Amino acid sequence: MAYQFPALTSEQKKELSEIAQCIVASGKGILAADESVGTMGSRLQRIKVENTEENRRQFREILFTVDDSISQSIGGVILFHETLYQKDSQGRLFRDILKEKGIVVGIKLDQGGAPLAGTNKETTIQGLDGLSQRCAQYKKDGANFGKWRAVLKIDNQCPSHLAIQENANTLARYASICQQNGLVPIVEPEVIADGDHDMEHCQYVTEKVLAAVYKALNDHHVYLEGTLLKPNMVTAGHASTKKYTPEQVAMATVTALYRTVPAAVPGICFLSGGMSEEDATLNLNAINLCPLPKPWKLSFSYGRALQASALAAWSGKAANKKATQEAFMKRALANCQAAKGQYVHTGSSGAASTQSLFTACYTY
Ligand SMILES: O=P(O)(O)OC[C@@]1(O)O[C@H](CO)[C@@H](O)[C@@H]1O
Repeated sequence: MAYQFPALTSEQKKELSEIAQCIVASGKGILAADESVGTMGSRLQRIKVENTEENRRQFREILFTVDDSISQSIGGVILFHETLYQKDSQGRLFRDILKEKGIVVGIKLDQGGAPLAGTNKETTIQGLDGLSQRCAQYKKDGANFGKWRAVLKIDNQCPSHLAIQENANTLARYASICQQNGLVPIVEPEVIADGDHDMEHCQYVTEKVLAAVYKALNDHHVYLEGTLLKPNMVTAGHASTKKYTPEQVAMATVTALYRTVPAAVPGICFLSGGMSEEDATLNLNAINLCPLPKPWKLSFSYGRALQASALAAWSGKAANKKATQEAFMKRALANCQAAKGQYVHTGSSGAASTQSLFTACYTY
């Protein structure tokens, strides 16, 4: 046994657990603004805006320069490499603007999928080579947490034992490297919503995946108090004909988490996975009201479900800045309330907020 060789000092542990707790302090969640250049391209294409570095910068400037009260709802923002080094029109680095608001800066660390030969088109995620050096540099450049998204799918023979084990081990290795460099790892094993499976099937798979992830994190001596989990909610597949209420989704989701995620994990921040903005908020609210034990903060780390209305309001025009910021603030506040189980749907959501944001085989 390796207990004589502690992975982290008590000072390192303290720093990591303080960062994690700060991100998910009461009602706070994460804005996932870490879309890669390609993913941002498909978002911009929908609003007929060209995918240039300047257009990506302009949209993010509008989000990050929103009123300071945003820090009541957003505890962390995940950035893509390019964005970490971008500035607003006055020449201030985005990361400094976020820090001044009391928001923790995070960085996407995974580098895309690679096929697992001999499986039904399953993948593992690349990016471990040189990861320690990248983490050390990002820490110097102001990042305090990282993100790594692994993708598991429900299909014929999927997820396979190999895909579950390989992705769990890779996530654990990434988490260990992050912690060695002072970054809180967001561990994201996403069971994607592609398919016509029912919610029970998704729950079964989600439990298997999470159990493997926590076994691997333990094997790699990862300090759980200094991590955050970013899972899918347990829902039916996008093509399923069965419909479930937010309360049913909440019960299945919290049951899966309660069976597999240790209480030492400070926060679970769900991804939105193509749900509409409103569904993502209603489900999160129901999760926080679910009458099961919930030893962790249950919050959000939404990409699409925090930005879809804002993107539609912006449409690439500087004149729409105010409307864009209002749309973003509205979703952030709604999710802040949902993270406390206090969201009340008023029926006044705009059209964009109830539109499905699903994309088949979502890759980055
Ligand atoms: O599912 P959502 O909430 O839109 O995005 C979740 C997410 O993990 O997936 C994207 C790709 O890595 C990121 O932009 C984001 O962090």
